[in-house]
Amino acid sequence: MRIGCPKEIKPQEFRVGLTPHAAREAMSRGHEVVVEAGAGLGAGFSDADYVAHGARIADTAEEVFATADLIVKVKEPQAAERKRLREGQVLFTYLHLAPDPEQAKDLMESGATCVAYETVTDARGGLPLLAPMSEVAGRLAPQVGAWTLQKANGGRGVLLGGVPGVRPARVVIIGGGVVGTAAARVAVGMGANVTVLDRSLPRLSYLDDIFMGKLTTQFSSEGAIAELLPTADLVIGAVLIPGAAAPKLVSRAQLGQMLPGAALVDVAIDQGGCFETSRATTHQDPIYEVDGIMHYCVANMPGAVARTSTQALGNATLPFLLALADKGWKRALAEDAHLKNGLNVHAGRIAHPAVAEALGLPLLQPETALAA
Ligand SMILES: NC(=O)C1=CN([C@@H]2O[C@H](COP(=O)(O)OP(=O)(O)OC[C@H]3O[C@@H](n4cnc5c(N)ncnc54)[C@H](O)[C@@H]3O)[C@@H](O)[C@H]2O)C=CC1
Ligand SMILES: CC(=O)C(=O)O
Ligand SMILES: [Mg+2]
Repeated sequence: MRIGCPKEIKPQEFRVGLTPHAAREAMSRGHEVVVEAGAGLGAGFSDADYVAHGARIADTAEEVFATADLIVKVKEPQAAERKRLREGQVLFTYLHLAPDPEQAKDLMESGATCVAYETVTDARGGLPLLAPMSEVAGRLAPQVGAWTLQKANGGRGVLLGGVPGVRPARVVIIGGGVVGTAAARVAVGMGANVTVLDRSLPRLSYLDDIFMGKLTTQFSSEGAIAELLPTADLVIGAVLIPGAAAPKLVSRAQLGQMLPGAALVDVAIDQGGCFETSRATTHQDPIYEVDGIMHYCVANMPGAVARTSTQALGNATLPFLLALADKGWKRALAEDAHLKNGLNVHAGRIAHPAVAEALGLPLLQPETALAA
């Protein structure tokens, strides 16, 4: 099979879908790999690195899309990329379709088979292809939150860890999954006063165990959030209902009850965001203010640390990529129910229940797609 890896074109996205080592593994199993010129540069991989491991370099994205059977990427395809997809082609990347009807329409029209990283599951109920980037985004969240809180950036001029004699900042993390846990680890490490909210009691129990009194856990409810907001310096949104649009947990009216210059970091923005006033921003222009509250809503946070993120993502995607290439998408999905959960679009229809529900579109049962 021919695997194609184009250069990412989302603004300030420096990750790449395939490392030279991953390309080599695919080639050693008899596959051909075509990488767009310069695709790995932002992550520190030169064209020569890919060539040294046996890959072919294509001058343009057109060539990669036109010749590959399987396209491997990082971010959801942008409008120009969507036009290049075609029937019979397999796309393997993040899609985040629930809040993005326009992308969903284009992918359906393309006729391509689209497998989304973020809905592939594992035997422990986790999301193995989202987890590595959630680890990164979670660790970044207190860091960007601390930056947003600086006075020159519009924040309230509070240092997360405080200093002797001055209390630390209060950080509220809504969602204690992979992002929330990683964010808690860094926020606690920076010396902040941290509260994590979740609706899963086992998750709260786990957090309580591993942090051994260094943070407070609280069951997530409208009332709990309303009580915490007026004293929070930094609120990190880290909830997820897999495949679905994020629930809105802080309304615009509630911003008025917050401390002026407090910061909201909405990591869940790629699923539409969990604050009513969130709108996706970019690394070029990451923050904005609404009613005196600073918002940071970058939808591809891991792109900021492209090398770490590319390696972490590549480690997780490789076995699934090899299965898709070795077996073809139908057999790979038929033999792995967890990879089958990644199927989002096939033959012009949405093939994931939560995505179909979020978009109000009819569902193509994945089993039907595989049987055809
Ligand atoms: N902006 C970015 O660059 C990135 C964004 N993300 C996003 O971050 C979000 C979180 O991802 P993960 O931590 O991996 O998911 P996860 O599934 O590990 O954790 C989500 C947690 O949210 C909890 N939850 C659900 N509803 C809740 C509610 N109403 N209140 C409190 N908690 C609630 C769940 O019980 C779960 O523990 C996702 O939307 C993901 O796509 C992930 C990586 C990068
Ligand atoms: C998870 C995701 O959307 C990202 O890493 O950009
Ligand atoms: Mg994202």
